[in-house]
Amino acid sequence: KVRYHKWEVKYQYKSPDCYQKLVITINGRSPGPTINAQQGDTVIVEIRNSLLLEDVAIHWHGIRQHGTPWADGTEGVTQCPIIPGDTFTYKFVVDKPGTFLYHAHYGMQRGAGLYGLIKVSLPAGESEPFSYDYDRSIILADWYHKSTYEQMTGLNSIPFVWVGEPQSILIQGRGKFNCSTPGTEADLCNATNPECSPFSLTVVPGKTYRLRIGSLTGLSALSFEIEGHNMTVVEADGHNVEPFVVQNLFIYSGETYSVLIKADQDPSRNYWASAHIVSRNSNTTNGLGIINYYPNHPKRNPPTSPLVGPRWNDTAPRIAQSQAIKALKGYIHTPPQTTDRVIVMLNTQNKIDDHVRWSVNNVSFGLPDTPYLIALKQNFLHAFEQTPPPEGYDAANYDIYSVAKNVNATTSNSIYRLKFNSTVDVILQNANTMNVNNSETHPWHLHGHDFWVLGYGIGKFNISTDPKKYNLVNPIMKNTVPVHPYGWTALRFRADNPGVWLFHCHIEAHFFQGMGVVFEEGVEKVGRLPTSIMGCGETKRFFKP
Ligand SMILES: O=C1O[C@H]([C@@H](O)CO)C(O)=C1O
Repeated sequence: KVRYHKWEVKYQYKSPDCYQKLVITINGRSPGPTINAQQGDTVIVEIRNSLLLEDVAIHWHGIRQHGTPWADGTEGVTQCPIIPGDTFTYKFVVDKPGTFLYHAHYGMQRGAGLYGLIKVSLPAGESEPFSYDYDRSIILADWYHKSTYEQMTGLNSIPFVWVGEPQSILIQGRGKFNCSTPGTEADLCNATNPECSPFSLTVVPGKTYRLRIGSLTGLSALSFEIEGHNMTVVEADGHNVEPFVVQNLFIYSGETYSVLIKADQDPSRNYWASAHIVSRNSNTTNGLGIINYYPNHPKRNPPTSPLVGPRWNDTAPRIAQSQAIKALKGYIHTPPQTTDRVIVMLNTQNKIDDHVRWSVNNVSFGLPDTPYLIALKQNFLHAFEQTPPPEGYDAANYDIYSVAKNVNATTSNSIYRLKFNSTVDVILQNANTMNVNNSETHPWHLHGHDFWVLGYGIGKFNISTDPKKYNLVNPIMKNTVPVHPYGWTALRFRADNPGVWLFHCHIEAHFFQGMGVVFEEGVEKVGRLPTSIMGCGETKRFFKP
């Protein structure tokens, strides 16, 4: 079946957290419409850019784009951006059931509210390996009052202006900023605006709900919980999980989970749902929603005080949850037992000419003017640097627990070229930032593939002993994975999808500051590129009369 959508993307005044700001909407909404499809369907989305002055591109997060690498929606990698007034059509097949996302992939535009969810169901007659009565979904996000343009300008300035902690956490596009915060224009902040009344999920007592949860925060790692209810984790990034029960779910930007919740508590009242920032010392108030037990009023506040959430700097339970996520028996994709190539990626915060940047192996990434996919297919080899990026760092002489002796890095737009169909391991190695005693959490997202998560560890990865501890039996496959503070995360994937694929930190500011790499594989197998992706960089001249 073909699922056709026609979207208009534009700025509108909205008050997602009671404070009026410009929000990028799709057909008037943020989050945008959910794409509902069945495995094997073709999704067609015709997008009109009505942003007046800004380009746009939309990435289909978790969709592998087999055979359609030009539809990945990554500006600078797989396409030229869609300019104001233009219409662009994405067409791709959803080949896997599960919960996926879509969002802007141009500058830091995602943070302006341009995102939504993709729900892919099983073919008719097939059923999930878990049961539930109703299927619901929410997107978690953080929200800033500074425009993405101001944020990007600050990050690019000398002295550096950090984006800071968000003003609110949004549950399904709704948050609550305290309008009496000093400096708040009273006429722009209205605590009773219906746009910022909390998200309410109505449940029928006794029924079981599959709640699909996606995070598209710009910065924050979150702990999500529902007062008085356990959650059974059954899906992660479109893969069935060996079920495990949590009281609070840690979720990083770019991840999706399905949890089962049974409405088995006292039905005479409502309950809080809460999203709390972890991993950063933030004083942003928790995002709050209401679990409404029918037939209570959906907006009636629970009689209890909202949940506080876990301590922000307690990493042990977060690592424990990461390690608990295993593929469900009967749904295990056994990984290749050996690898052809290991790339170690040291994650550091650096300085380049007094700009604060993030890098991999001391190389900070920048996008070229001509998207790689086009440059490679047209043989514009001067369009980006040809010296390959480093395969690792000088581990023997690098102390990951201290600020680097030399914080300077270089910048490059060169890419990793992978042998088609080879097996590639990536070791994400975390380290200290430029601040003493500080290491952050980075959620890494790979386009075009799911990878096996082979293991997590604390400290410096040991190439001779740690691989012996890999889970090669039932590792989960994911498209986004955290690397914890001072820790490492080991991934394996097959370079079997012809195209050019971004792999990057899903924190908006960090990717903007260079925290990413690009992989190419089998680009010679990619068919004729649609001319609609062209028009920028070297391809401008194609369109000259
Ligand atoms: O890139 C970043 O900069 C700040 C801080 O390190 C400097 O103010 C921060 O927390 C980041 O993640």
